[in-house]
Amino acid sequence: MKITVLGAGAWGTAFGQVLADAGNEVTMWAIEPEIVEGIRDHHCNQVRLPFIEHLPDAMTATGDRAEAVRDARIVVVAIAAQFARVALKEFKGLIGDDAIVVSLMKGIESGTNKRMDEVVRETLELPAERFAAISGPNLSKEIALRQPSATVVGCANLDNAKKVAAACTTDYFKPFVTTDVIGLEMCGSLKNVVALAVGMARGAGYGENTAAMIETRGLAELTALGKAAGADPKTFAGLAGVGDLVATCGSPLSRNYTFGANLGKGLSVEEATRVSNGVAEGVPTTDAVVALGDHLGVPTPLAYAMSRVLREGISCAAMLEQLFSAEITEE
Ligand SMILES: NC(=O)C1=CN([C@@H]2O[C@H](COP(=O)(O)OP(=O)(O)OC[C@H]3O[C@@H](n4cnc5c(N)ncnc54)[C@H](OP(=O)(O)O)[C@@H]3O)[C@@H](O)[C@H]2O)C=CC1
Ligand SMILES: O=C(CO)COP(=O)(O)O
Repeated sequence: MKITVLGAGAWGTAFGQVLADAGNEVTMWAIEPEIVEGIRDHHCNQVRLPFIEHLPDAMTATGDRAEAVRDARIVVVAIAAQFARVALKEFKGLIGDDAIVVSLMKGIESGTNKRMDEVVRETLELPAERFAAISGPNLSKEIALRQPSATVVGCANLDNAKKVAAACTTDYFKPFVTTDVIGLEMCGSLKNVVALAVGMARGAGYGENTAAMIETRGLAELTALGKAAGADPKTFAGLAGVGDLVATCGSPLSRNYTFGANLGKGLSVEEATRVSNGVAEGVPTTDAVVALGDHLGVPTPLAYAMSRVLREGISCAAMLEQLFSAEITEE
């Protein structure tokens, strides 16, 4: 089956390799000619996954939008979340009427505070049954090295979720399915904010107790917000919830964790952005989470504290103080 991946970043490229390993013909679409030529002519992506010497022969690339999505049965979107809308507008009318569009993105759009399922469906005028989200503990570099991993594919139509899952099943990559698209979107986006805070605490020199405190309170916050947005609470206890939180908050391979760690070591937001090796989605998503919390009437102390770090440069100690109110409450 022909599958197209829009965006040849670290995860887009690693996921393209998963799809090729699963037996599909994979076309990567990227803007940068250097990346297109690298994948198409030399089977490598020196910019985003330089340590993979030879991407599968079943992977090619193009910079031409119409050629990229022509005859694709599945179109995977792996673009930095804040640019998804502007990038996808150019694909409207080009994608086949029966193609399923899959989002790998983990972020909330600034300004509109919309999840990626909303942004993708709105931009492409896509019915719910033709949209799927993939979210789970999926650090791209580990998957690029074909280390065993699992994920969750969510679609309002379970048969379509299964189709997507079948298309990306390999001996090292195991997808589960769900209809809880909102839950997957909320888990994937909000855990990045938690990873920023944990990274910051680690960078500032704090230990396991502090990390566990942020992760657990962060999970409570993202579960409450997710439930208010219409997600199934069970999703937060699964791979896309606890699973991704553990992976992202515990690994220097995570850009969000690393961004936070650099803040904790004393770098400014500008400096941490400059040295980030790829997009740290939690940064623009933090304020969107605060706004969503306000809109849904759900307190978001962690996102609020991280927002003050990013906007005002408050210290790690001050950020942690903000997590709890002065009164004694039940957990
Ligand atoms: N890396 C990971 O481990 C995982 C990432 N994700 C999520 O997947 C998404 C993509 O991540 P990842 O591939 O790692 O990110 P990268 O930072 O490696 O790449 C970002 C991608 O977005 C593209 N992009 C940025 N701006 C535009 C634009 N205006 N138009 C078109 N394309 C654009 C970039 O293209 P260009 O190179 O041309 O700038 C690049 O392909 C993110 O939402 C992330 O949270 C989810 C799971 C795991
Ligand atoms: O989502 C991820 C792992 O599941 C990757 O996290 P980062 O975007 O922080 O690298």
